[in-house]
Amino acid sequence: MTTQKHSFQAEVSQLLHLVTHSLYSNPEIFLRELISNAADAADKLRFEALNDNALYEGDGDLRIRVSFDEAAKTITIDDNGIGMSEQEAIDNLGTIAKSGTRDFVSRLTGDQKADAQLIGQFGVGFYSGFIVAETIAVESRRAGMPASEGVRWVSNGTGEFEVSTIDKPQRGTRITLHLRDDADDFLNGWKLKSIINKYSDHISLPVQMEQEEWKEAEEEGQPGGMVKTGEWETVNQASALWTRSKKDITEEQYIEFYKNLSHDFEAPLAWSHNRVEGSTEYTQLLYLPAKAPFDLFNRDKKPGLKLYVKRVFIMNEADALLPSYLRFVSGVVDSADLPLNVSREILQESRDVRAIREGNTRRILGLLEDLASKQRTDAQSQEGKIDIGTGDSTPAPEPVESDSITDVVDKNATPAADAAATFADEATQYARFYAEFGAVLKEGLGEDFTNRERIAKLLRFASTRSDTLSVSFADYQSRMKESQKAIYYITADSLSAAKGSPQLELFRQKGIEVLFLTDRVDEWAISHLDEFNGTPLQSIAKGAVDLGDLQDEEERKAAEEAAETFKPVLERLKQALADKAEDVCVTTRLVDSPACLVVKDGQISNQLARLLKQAGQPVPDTKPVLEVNPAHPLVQKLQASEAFDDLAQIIFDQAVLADGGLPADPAAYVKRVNALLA
Ligand SMILES: Nc1ncnc2c1ncn2[C@@H]1O[C@H](COP(=O)(O)OP(=O)(O)OP(=O)(O)O)[C@@H](O)[C@H]1O
Repeated sequence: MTTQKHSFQAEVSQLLHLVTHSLYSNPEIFLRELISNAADAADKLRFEALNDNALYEGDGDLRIRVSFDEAAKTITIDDNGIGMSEQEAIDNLGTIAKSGTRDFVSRLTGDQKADAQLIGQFGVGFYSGFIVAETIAVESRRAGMPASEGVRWVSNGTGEFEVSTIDKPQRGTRITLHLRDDADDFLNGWKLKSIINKYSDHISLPVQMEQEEWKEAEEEGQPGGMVKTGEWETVNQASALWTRSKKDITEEQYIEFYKNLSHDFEAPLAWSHNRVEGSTEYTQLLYLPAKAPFDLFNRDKKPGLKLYVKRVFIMNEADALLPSYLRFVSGVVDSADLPLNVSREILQESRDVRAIREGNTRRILGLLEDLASKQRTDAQSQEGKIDIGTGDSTPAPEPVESDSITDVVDKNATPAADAAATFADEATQYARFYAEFGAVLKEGLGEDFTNRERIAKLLRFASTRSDTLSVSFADYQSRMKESQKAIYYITADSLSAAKGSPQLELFRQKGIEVLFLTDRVDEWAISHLDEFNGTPLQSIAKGAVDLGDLQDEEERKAAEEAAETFKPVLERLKQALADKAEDVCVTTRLVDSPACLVVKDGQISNQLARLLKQAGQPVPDTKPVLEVNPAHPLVQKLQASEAFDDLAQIIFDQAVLADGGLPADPAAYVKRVNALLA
């Protein structure tokens, strides 16, 4: 028998180091991860066997067997699923295939605590075996391959693994963990059984252990002990969790199922479990995670939805079942109508899939509305009130078509701690969700025309009234001045940049609230929303500000007069700045600053132009409008100044700086300012 040595991919070594050094806090999860892999392997076999029944090799009773050997100090997990060929074992167990995961691992800091937290975001799968094992041996044979083409893979988790060819008559994978000395306590039937019950109860496959019974000692005076009978018994419920009735499922079981599904170490924030009947029949069990995965902003990231058809696993990451802006959702959809041989291509076109996708979307939006309605607003927490919604507590619309939803359970995963803690938790759940996933949800404004209003109601912003992401459009509307005609907002790179925008001055003076849109996606997203509940949305850095009746007649007149007397200066400014500014005009929005930049209605903001430029995207070649404040001393100085042109350039460049940009020629700007200061 020849044995080949292979090195782990560098990132795997890094991950393994972390697993063996940092993941001690909850060592028993290794069993969940390995059983979950075995169940996936069974799912894959069932799927492939749909087209080739011979793959069952006469043994269609799929099961997972967990055994232990006290003398040899081993635990074995044996499945008769799809198995692995030699090359698959080398690839799957020696490298990290997903490039997103690879990037993630290469970002690990070496700080064990921080890394262990991070690692919870994607789970370590197979490698979690090394939490308890000093050596792992994997023996596998792929379904359909001859017995002589089995593979044995062995590693002690440091740098290298060995691979050899073996005879393996039985299809599937057998993983033997040679336990470290400090993991001896897992060599106990009762303990293993209770871990399986805790973590793997709902796996649709039977998980079996060898029966044990009490035997008195043969010699008198000696203690008796548990002995194995040679019979296998199923120790889990072995029925897919989502097919059970909600009343038979505990909160812990829902949470454990989620952890199995997503490999997340944290409990989900909330979930929704429904059987949908009507023209399209399916069961949906959808979870909202508590933490964003590391690759959330990768637009190619697929939602963690598994598709089953009549309980047969069909595919992971079924992206046709959810719109991209809900890609953070994970869970299971089990359809009663789709054909078993459904492919990704067919999925894109199926009417049933469209109905499921719409049903999933409605359900998630409903769940979010529910969380949002429990969210304490700033005002409420100050007043000590808790139970009022934030204006978005309109009940979720009933599902359209002839679908009726029965057996519904929507659940917020609140720890079963004391009532006060649970209550506080509920009141902050939506804020927690929004901090993690708000930026993704916003993409829905541009993607999902049908649900645009529901999504808009779920958005939260900071504003001139609140530094936290807590102001909904409805909150804003409820505080609008009587004659105010628009919802005002400003886009900026950050909260501090937004707060410092000169364009806010007039609004501050008049006590008009302005929303701060500081996510990269905001400007694009908001461009798909012209109005909210009949009130138009207006950027205060675009077009003319027309505060309508909020500006009194006198102010308007004074501005017009100032513009008139200021005309000659404006003309000179226009000339001096001809290559930089589209136009120069007298402002209606500044109070304390000399000047600011605005763009014309319909043009992209300077901030978005900068973002696009940074991303190497083409940017429309437009120039901003410079608005000047004739009441400002610096601007008044212009008229008589001998250095008119320099001063004009400085005023323009300062407006660029206040807008979050950089002067086109920073050195020239510094020179001019220094000349003035000298
Ligand atoms: N019992 C098994 N039978 C067949 N293949 C397996 C088994 N266990 C692991 N594998 C293969 O090894 C791969 C790596 O497993 P691992 O648990 O590390 O990651 P994963 O399951 O792909 O990802 P994640 O755990 O993040 O979902 C699996 O994708 C699968 O192809």
